[in-house]
Amino acid sequence: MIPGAPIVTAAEMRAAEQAVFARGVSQDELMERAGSAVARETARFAAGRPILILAGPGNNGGDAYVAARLLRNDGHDVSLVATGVPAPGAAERMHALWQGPTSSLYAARPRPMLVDGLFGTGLTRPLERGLAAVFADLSKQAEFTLAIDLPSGIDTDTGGDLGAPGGIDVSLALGALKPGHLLDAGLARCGTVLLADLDIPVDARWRTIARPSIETPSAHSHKYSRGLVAVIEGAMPGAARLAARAAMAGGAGYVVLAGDRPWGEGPDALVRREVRSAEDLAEFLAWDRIDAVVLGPGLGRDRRAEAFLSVAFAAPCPLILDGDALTLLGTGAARWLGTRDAPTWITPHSGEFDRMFAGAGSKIDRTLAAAAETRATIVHKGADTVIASPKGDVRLLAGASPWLSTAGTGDVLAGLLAAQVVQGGKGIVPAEAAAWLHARAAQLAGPALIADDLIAQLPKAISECL
Ligand SMILES: NC(=O)C1=CN([C@@H]2O[C@H](COP(=O)(O)OP(=O)(O)OC[C@H]3O[C@@H](n4cnc5c(N)ncnc54)[C@H](OP(=O)(O)O)[C@@H]3O)[C@@H](O)[C@H]2O)[C@@H](O)CC1
Ligand SMILES: [K+]
Repeated sequence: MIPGAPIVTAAEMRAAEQAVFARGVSQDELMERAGSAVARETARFAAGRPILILAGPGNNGGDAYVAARLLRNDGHDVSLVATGVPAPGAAERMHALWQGPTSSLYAARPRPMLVDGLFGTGLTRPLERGLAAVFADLSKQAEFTLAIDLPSGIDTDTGGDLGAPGGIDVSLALGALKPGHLLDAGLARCGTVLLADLDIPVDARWRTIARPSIETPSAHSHKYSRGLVAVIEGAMPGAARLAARAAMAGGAGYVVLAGDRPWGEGPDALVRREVRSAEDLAEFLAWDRIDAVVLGPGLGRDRRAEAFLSVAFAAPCPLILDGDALTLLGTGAARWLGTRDAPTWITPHSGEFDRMFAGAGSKIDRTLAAAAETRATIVHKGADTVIASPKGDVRLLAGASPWLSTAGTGDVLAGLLAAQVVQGGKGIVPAEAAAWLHARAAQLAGPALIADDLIAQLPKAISECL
């Protein structure tokens, strides 16, 4: 995934394009830029093999005509399939400049290199069935498929499946990434996403996550200045211990595990505090040294868990809620969370999120709406992790290790997030840092990882951010 890259919707991309036109750049000039980028990447991947280019009726097709012309002028063996009547304007003019062999879709013969310029950000509905079948067949028979901007049949704004085939090797995002490159079906269908810089300024509050910058403790730092995390234990103490150990390895100065479970093996640096009841918890959380509380990993869903949740809610310090705490909140999440004065982060996976929030639209839209409603920063986990703040900022993490789909990795994320929060992070910043470190630790741990392995890799991941 390209780090820190802007992500814009189809409408935002069109607006950015209009702003470039207003500065005096012609539509043809912009299309030449796009087509040149496509030609360059196609030549690189074709490596001398014959090329088949599919050109649709809109500007995605316009880019395809430009690329076809440039590649042919450079001596490549190019044939082109034209579908639909080119739209008036640049697409029509680029179509007129194409002098090479052209066939209809249904007469097209497969070639080793396929370029998909059927539809891009202007796709408004599912691909017609016959077209989808031919496209899928040509792609299957090609040795390499490159999609211009997005694969035809991926919804630009949601990543939804509108009939795109599998097996696309590379998508060349034009000007900026779109949500469709990272979300839902788009995540799997786009292949490797490359970004072509077309010199179109975009003002994006949505970005892919980037490596955080972490400060080395100063000579004057001490355990309290580096932040105290309290992790509350519940019915499954292993989960809270994972969160606590992740908070320690994530850089918190002092971590307390509060609960009443028998103490297992170390680590000895983890401080225990006996908390048997909600009253005990209230007394403990009144300690003004506490900089953040983690509640939810392995909490359970019984009366005691509910009482603990109420107490933690009333605590005046930052709160990180995960797992069972989110299930307990359920549809009351917005009502409850909105009443807290101190900052809150919640880290639901999609099952937990769906139990808490209704709403329509893309995963980004839904997460943003939930963040606004709850006034909490939300890390909506999954193969496509969407982080959204109540202020409207979004960070996206796609393509993290699939080996993360194992018990306990979410508990590690919650503890790691708490460690970033107590080191002074606000809003989306600690969430982005935690998500990056978590994904990087998974990469370092390699295949068949277990949650404990992530913790072991955190110091190494952190060392890359200093
Ligand atoms: N923005 C930028 O900065 C730049 C953008 N550039 C390029 O422009 C692309 C966007 O171009 P675009 O807006 O013309 O839309 P595009 O994707 O070609 O499709 C629209 C056409 O398809 C049609 N249509 C839609 N769905 C359909 C369906 N299911 N089945 C059949 N038809 C369907 C629709 O017709 P209608 O909906 O009216 O029937 C219309 O005719 C963008 O992805 C990038 O490649 C670069 O050139 C320069 C920089
Ligand atoms: K395309």
